[in-house]
Amino acid sequence: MIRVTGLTVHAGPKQLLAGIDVTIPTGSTTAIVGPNGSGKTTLLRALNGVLTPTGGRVEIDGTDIARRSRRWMAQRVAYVGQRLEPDPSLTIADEVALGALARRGPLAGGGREVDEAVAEALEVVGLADRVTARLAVLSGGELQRVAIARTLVQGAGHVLLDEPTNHLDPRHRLEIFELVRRIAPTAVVVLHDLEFATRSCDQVLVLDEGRIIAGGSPHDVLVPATLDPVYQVRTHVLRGPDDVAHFAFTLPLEGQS
Ligand SMILES: Nc1ncnc2c1ncn2[C@@H]1O[C@H](COP(=O)(O)OP(=O)(O)OP(=O)(O)O)[C@@H](O)[C@H]1O
Repeated sequence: MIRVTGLTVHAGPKQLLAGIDVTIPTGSTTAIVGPNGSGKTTLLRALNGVLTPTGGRVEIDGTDIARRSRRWMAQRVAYVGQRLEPDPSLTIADEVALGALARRGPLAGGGREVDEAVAEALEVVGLADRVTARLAVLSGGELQRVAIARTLVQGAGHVLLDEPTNHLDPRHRLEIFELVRRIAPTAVVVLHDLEFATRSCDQVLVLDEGRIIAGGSPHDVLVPATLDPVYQVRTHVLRGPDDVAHFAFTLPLEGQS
């Protein structure tokens, strides 16, 4: 479980997050949505302990992360950022094995156990036949799947993903969410794609100007009354053949806000 209390983050005089309170229950998938610049990545990075808050705290399974080492964090939390910039000279297998390094430390060594975990993770993400390919030649979607495989090998109970479907085609987008639900007991996912938030998440948090202005089930939160003022659009919710909500947006007519 992740518990965030009064979390406030500044960059110099600028306030990026303003007193965030939220609980992310074990076993749930939580989407963070909101306009560009609203603080989604900042919140995710604070959950990962790479930002030092100016107020409040983040607890993982009841422990304040401010008191814990990077290794302690890596054993519990895996992070896949928005910009994937892996070393292009590494192979897929090298990169995925870094998940074990994060968890166990450089002195623990590799060995058969790590090789097996890497092979298994690449099987899960559909890259088993590309083990020796260099990262330099991979497409954006393939890199995304490599990053997910690395989190599998890291074996952390909490996975934080920043826009994981960015580079993916429709089939892989659908699959990645199945995968996230399968691999991570607890996941927090920054998304612009509201349909995916509805399809795959238990809880949605709407962030605006560093504050959570709505939180709850996708059905309750992803409605025009919440979304229109936040995104400054008119939201149209359509039901698809699978009964999943699909969203269409139009600019407000003149005189409407
Ligand atoms: N280190 C920093 N110094 C100054 N401003 C920062 C810093 N980091 C983030 N910001 C600003 O904080 C705001 C929130 O940034 P953040 O990346 O969290 O937004 P976001 O909601 O993830 O946006 P997007 O949807 O565009 O990815 C932005 O205005 C950004 O420019």
